Amino acid sequence: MESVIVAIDGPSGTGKSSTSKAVAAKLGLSYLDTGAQYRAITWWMISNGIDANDADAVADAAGKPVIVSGTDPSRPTITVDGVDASGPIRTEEVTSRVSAVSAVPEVRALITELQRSIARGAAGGIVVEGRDIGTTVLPDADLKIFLTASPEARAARRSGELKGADVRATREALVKRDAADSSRKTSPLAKAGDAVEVDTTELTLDQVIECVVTLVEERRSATEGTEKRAGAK
Ligand SMILES: Nc1ncnc2c1ncn2[C@@H]1O[C@H](COP(=O)(O)OP(=O)(O)OP(=O)(O)O)[C@@H](O)[C@H]1O
Ligand SMILES: Nc1ccn([C@H]2C[C@H](O)[C@@H](COP(=O)(O)O)O2)c(=O)n1
Repeated sequence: MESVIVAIDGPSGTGKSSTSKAVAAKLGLSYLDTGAQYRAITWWMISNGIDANDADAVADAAGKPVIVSGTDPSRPTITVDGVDASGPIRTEEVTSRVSAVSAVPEVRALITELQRSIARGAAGGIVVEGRDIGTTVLPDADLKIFLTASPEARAARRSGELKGADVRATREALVKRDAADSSRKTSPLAKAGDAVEVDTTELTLDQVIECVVTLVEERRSATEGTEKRAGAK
C-alpha cells in the first residue's frame, strides 16, 4: 500500500489529537485536525459579530472565511484569512460555541469538502482526526479508529492541561459538548460500523500510540499481501 488514510474519531478528550499527531509523525504521514477547522470558523463568526446560535446567519456567512490547515504533524498550523488562529481557537468562548456552529449543515458541507481535498492532496497518506471522519468525510479510509475513555478520565486529563480547573465542571462541559455533537442531525459524532474501538481509560498515551501504529502496520501488510496475490494472478 503506497499511501494510507487513517480516520480517528471519538468524543472530546479521548486523546485523538495527541495520538494522531504522534502516529503520523512515527509513520511519516500528514496530519489533519478537523476540530481546529470547526473552531476556526467559529472564531471567525464571533470576530465578525455573528451569533453562533443564529443558524441562518451562520449559514449565510459560512463561505466567507478562508481557512488553511498545515498538515505537518510536528508543526500543525491553522490560519483564517491569512491570520494565525492557533491560539484564539482554543479559548473558552470558542469552545462553548463550536458545537452550535458545527451543527449548521452549510458549515459542515464546506468544511467536509475542504477536508476531503486536503486528504486527496496528501500523497504519502494522512491521519485525519475528528468526529465524523470514518462515517462521513472519508468512509473509504483504510483504517478507522474510534477512541473512547470514561468522562472521569477525560476530565482529569483536561483539568491537568488547564491548570487549576475544577474537574467536575470540566467533566460537565465535556459531557454537554459530546451530547450536542452526538445529537445533531448532520453527520453527528458516531462510530463507523467498521471502526476499531480503543478504550483509552486505563492506557497511557504511549500505549495508545503503540496500539494505533500496530493497527496501521497490520492493515498495510494485509493490503500489500492482497495486492501481491492479485499481481501474481
Ligand atoms: N491515554 C492517555 N493518558 C493520559 N493522558 C492522555 C491520554 N491521551 C491523551 N491524554 C492527554 O489528555 C489531554 C487531551 O488529549 P487530546 O487533546 O489529544 O484529546 P482529543 O480527543 O483530541 O480532545 P478534543 O476532541 O477535545 O480536541 C491532553 O493533555 C493529552 O496529553
Ligand atoms: N470532524 C469534526 C471535528 C470537530 N467537530 C466539532 C465538534 C467539536 O466539539 C468541535 C471541536 O473539536 P475539538 O477541537 O474539540 O476536537 O468541533 C465536528 O463537528 N466534526
